[in-house]
Amino acid sequence: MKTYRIGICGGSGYTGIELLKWLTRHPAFEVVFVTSESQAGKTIGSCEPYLFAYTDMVYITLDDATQRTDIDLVFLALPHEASAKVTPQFLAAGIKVVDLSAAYRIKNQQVFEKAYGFTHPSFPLTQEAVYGLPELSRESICQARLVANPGCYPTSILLPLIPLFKAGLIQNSTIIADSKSGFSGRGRKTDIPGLFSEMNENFYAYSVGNHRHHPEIVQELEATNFSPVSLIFTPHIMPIDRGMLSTIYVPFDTDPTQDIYDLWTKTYKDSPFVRIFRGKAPQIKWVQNTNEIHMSFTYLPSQKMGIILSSIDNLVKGASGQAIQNANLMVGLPDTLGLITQKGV
Ligand SMILES: NC(=O)C1=CN([C@@H]2O[C@H](COP(=O)(O)OP(=O)(O)OC[C@H]3O[C@@H](n4cnc5c(N)ncnc54)[C@H](OP(=O)(O)O)[C@@H]3O)[C@@H](O)[C@H]2O)C=CC1
Ligand SMILES: CC(=O)N[C@@H](CCC(=O)OP(=O)(O)O)C(=O)O
Repeated sequence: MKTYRIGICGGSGYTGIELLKWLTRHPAFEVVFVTSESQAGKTIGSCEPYLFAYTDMVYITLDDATQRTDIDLVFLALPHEASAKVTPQFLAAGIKVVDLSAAYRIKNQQVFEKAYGFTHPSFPLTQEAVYGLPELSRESICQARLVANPGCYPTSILLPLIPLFKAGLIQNSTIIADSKSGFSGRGRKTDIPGLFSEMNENFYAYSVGNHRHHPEIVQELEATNFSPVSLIFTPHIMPIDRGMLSTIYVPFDTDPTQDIYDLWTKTYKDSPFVRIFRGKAPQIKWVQNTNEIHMSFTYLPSQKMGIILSSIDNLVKGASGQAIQNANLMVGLPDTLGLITQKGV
């Protein structure tokens, strides 16, 4: 099998470390450099002793990484602004880019800059970036040189909803997505809300009514049926390391259960990471450390309300696992490579 040379920018953060862990099992990807500004010059072994495959590799700076032309593909596990700055340099060197940040997800510049609070230095590239949900956009990802890896909350909400929008099953109703994330979703930063005594045995909502993933989710839903979508999205944070559960309320006048299960089954018949449950509610423990999304549907006839549940691991299907799926497709490999065994798990 041909080997592809890979760079990782932001390899000292949670999603970068998750990439490193999964890539030790990947038969066709060889990591040739990893960046960290705070650890530059140190070995990965001295900072993360459990990453045995990279013990002697020395972290380099992002500036040095942008001078490298000896790689086929780079993963950017960086803050949004840093990704937006370096992406044009990698692309100009003929290197494919999978960006885990939100820098190229939102197609409207004003909407992006309002949500992210900085002036985008390379916004025109957003128009060519492919929004990377491999189960739904396989063909365009295969052709892409820049993939915007979706956010974790959007992944958990879009994969169950898009097939229903595409089929015209949902029209003109307000959808409520109530989502809960593990603490690693905040990144590996030290601040007061991240202290053990602040987060342990705590549970709270944040960015109520104005979370930056709202425009991302609405954009992708509207792209499926070309009409306005009304969404209320409330994220919460739980005192667990990793995992995410979204509870999505959708009004339906009549019971759509059979149609929804038929649509999901048809849409995802060739997608081994999508697992559909009937009569059982997905749990976070079932998906932790996997690249799977679990989903279920329940209809409440008295209230004329449907409840979709979906669970993912925010660091895997919500970030690094999905990024590896995208990278596989971009270089012409099966998206499951390095993420699934012959027995399907
Ligand atoms: N955590 C999650 O669940 C998810 C995160 N994402 C997105 O993925 C990206 C990475 O997230 P995550 O791994 O959680 O973040 P972390 O904060 O854990 O890691 C950030 C990484 O970027 C590096 N970095 C920080 N600032 C700069 C800078 N100015 N220039 C160069 N490198 C820098 C850090 O290295 P150092 O400090 O050593 O320089 C570190 O390696 C973000 O854009 C995030 O929004 C997407 C989906 C889910
Ligand atoms: C719990 C938590 O803080 N989560 C992060 C989202 C993580 C994610 O998906 O990030 P990107 O859009 O940056 O890729 C947040 O709410 O900002």
